[in-house]
Amino acid sequence: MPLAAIGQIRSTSSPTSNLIQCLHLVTLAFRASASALFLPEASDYIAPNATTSLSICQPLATSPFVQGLRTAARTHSLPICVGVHTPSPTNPNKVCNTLLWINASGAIAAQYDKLHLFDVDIAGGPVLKESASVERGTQLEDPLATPLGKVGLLICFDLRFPEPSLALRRRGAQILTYPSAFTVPTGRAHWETLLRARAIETQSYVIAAAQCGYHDEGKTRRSYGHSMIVDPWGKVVAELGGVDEEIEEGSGLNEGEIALAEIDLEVVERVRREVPLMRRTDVYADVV
Ligand SMILES: O=C(O)CNC(=O)[C@H](CS)NC(=O)CCC(=O)C(=O)O
Repeated sequence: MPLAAIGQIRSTSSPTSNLIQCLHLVTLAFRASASALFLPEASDYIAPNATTSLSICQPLATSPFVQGLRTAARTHSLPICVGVHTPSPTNPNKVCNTLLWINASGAIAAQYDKLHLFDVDIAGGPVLKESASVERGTQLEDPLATPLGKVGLLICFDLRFPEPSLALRRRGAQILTYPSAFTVPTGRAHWETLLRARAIETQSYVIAAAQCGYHDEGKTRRSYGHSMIVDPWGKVVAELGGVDEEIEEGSGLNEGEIALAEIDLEVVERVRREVPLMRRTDVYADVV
């Protein structure tokens, strides 16, 4: 049975040190005989503001972060799914929030740009305007064949929208991935519930690698952690630690660690067979 690995990191604005964190996880996943490693959204960097993000962002072909992971994937013959930033093809003042599938030969086999941007202003909570630096993607990518099964690519805040997950399921996905950097308050309130809901309603595995901890020395931006893998029945089958009320920063966060779960496509088929979800598209609109 193939194993999926999720890796948890704490990216800063230094792609060099973030690459070191990621390469460590590649080694762990390789030693554990994983068939693929899933890394969080924005693994290459988390910048303190839009100007800095734009100045750090590099094209795929010249990004040492991306080239470093491509080499590691090839050397270990290990596919890597990783969130990065890429220059926007349409707007010179914006980047795209991009998810890459790097295959076991080190080639970029698929690329998805985040569709939904996180612009929120929560009273007493985070104020974030992703659209200040990021240009929205314009399309879903067809699920891609991998050693684990057919993987549908989505990112973080996309998790709040059931439609793209159902659309990818319709197109054949058996696994959905949501690399993330959830905020702590929204993570506590919604993270596990949303991941399990997407797994249950699409009857697919959900694989979600997450950023965890403070991203800057000023401690202004912090991510929730709790990377997890959920099976098609909604059961959490792998989980890493996170920022919980009772845990002090620096302990129990599983930063720089991986967790593993078997991906059993027979479970996908069985759940879909046992609980057929026959839609009433004669009554409400179908997803496309
Ligand atoms: O800033 C970067 O470079 C990486 N991007 C992110 O961290 C994004 C946009 S700020 N974060 C989210 O989408 C969190 C969603 C979330 O927390 C929720 O839906 O509750």
